[in-house]
Amino acid sequence: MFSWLGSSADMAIDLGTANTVVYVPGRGIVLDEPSVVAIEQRGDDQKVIAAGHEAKTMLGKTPTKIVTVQPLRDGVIADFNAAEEMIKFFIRRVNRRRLFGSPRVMICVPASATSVERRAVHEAGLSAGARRVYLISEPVAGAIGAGLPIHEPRGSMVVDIGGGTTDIAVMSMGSVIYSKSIRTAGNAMDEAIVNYARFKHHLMIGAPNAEVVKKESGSAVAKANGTHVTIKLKGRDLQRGFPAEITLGPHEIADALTLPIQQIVGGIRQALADVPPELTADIAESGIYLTGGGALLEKLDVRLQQETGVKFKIAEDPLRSVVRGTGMALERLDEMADLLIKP
Ligand SMILES: Nc1ncnc2c1ncn2[C@@H]1O[C@H](COP(=O)(O)OP(=O)(O)OP(=O)(O)O)[C@@H](O)[C@H]1O
Repeated sequence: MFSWLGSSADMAIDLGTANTVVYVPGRGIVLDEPSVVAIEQRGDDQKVIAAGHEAKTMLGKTPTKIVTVQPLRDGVIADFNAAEEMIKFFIRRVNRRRLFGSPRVMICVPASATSVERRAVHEAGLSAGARRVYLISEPVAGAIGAGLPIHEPRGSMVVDIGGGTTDIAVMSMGSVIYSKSIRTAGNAMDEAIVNYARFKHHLMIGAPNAEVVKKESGSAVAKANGTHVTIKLKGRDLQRGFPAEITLGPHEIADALTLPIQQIVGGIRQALADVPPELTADIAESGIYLTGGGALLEKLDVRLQQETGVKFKIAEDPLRSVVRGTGMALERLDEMADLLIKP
């Protein structure tokens, strides 16, 4: 009786630049929404009127007293108040009918988040009502979520390609041996497509349109001959000012993505050069695991393999490996203690 009045659920939060995903041990993924919040100014007060999908549909369309904010940039909190309000909103939604206690929350942060950035996440969690807030680095969570043998005496490497950051980590015997993040990931790919359309075809397209093209027709290597990609532009031809549509050749999206992919390759090469050779040998044998939404770019694994000479494997359900791993770390706190990071 009254089970719906139970105590608040502990939860794992992947607070991403693009999406926030919440996992509750025993229940799985309970929320997956865009990291957007809509705030209304009421006199001197501010009130959150929507978050997630609902707030995203309001982007750019609100009257002046309402602002829509994306509180994270490059994987870290750029607007503290908005982030806190968004976390509060999501925690409340997950715990809607649970009245007692406050939850323990595990939140993942980019591998190279500074102590100021980590503290901002920690404090946002506490002021959103959490009893304890634990932090874990994104690629470590990705490795746990992908089921890698990180407690064994062998090197495991993960590259987590999100919206704002690509996080790279090497782990062995339950500890992080190397970790780094670079601020080039999915958003930079969208911008690269925008720039390519502009400079090569004099077409102005928006980043959201570029993202759709990337997901639906993008490829990290040239498409087979004869495969053409039609980009329907909602922007305009820069020379004539008209709405326009172009057809791209089979190699063009891969060409457009060269710069961000090379930056990711640079980060991977650096990691391979910086870890002890015994671990590099293990990594070469088992392959490098890709997690994060960027891992879904068609043939990215093939291109990374061509560029680095090491084989790549895409984790199962890469968009969710980080939040699953964050949840597993929360469920097995004692075993994972050495992998957590301090605020
Ligand atoms: N099918 C796809 N092909 C290419 N890219 C994709 C695909 N699906 C999603 N993405 C990209 O994945 C990115 C979002 O991934 P994810 O949700 O892992 O990031 P995030 O956690 O929000 O960001 P960050 O970790 O940087 O904070 C976006 O840039 C999105 O465009």
